[in-house]
Amino acid sequence: MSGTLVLVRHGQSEWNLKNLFTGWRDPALTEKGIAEARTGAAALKDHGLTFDIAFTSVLTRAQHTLDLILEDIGQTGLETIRDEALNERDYGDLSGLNKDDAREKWGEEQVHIWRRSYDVPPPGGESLKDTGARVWPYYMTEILPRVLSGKTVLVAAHGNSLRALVMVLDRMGRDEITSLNLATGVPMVYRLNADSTVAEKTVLGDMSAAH
Ligand SMILES: O=C(O)[C@@H](CO)OP(=O)(O)O
Repeated sequence: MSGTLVLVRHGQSEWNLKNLFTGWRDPALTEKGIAEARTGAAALKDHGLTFDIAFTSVLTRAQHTLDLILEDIGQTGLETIRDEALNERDYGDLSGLNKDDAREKWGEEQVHIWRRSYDVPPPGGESLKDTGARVWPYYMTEILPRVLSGKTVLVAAHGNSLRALVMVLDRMGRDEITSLNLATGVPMVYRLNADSTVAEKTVLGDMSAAH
């Protein structure tokens, strides 16, 4: 057995609440989002998890989620690496548009394809595959080596940058990944084998409410 990797999606943001495509835009967490981060922290505490290093994106909602978690588990000041490789997928021209307005304009199916397909990018933005093209190398070079050295590593990031990682860790195919939605503030704990495969996955909360 090797180390432990914990992935957590940021809590609800102002734009999640307003139902807007967000991508690389930088809204703050809502009160609910703050509460979700704290619930995630409590679950980590219950499981006795403490961390050696944390990673997050350059976006406020993920950094704030990480700060809240570290505060609640008593690890404020933990070494943290911020990198835009972990940012949300770039939603391109859809950024800032209302998701229901987009469904009315382009149809339910097209919007679902842009949001959840593997390789169809939204206009001017990144597909999940494009997002993976920056997340996977970053994981391989910066995150995985630390886990394999026996460390416990926390990653606070975004719905789609984490879907790209979960796709690889859970060995999901391009069809399966279209139905994967990650809930906000719910930690996923991966214990990795020395060969980097997953020995055990535990979800600390309810993923079923995710959409
Ligand atoms: O708007 C976004 O950036 C993301 C995450 O909130 O939305 P979606 O669920 O459509 O991938």
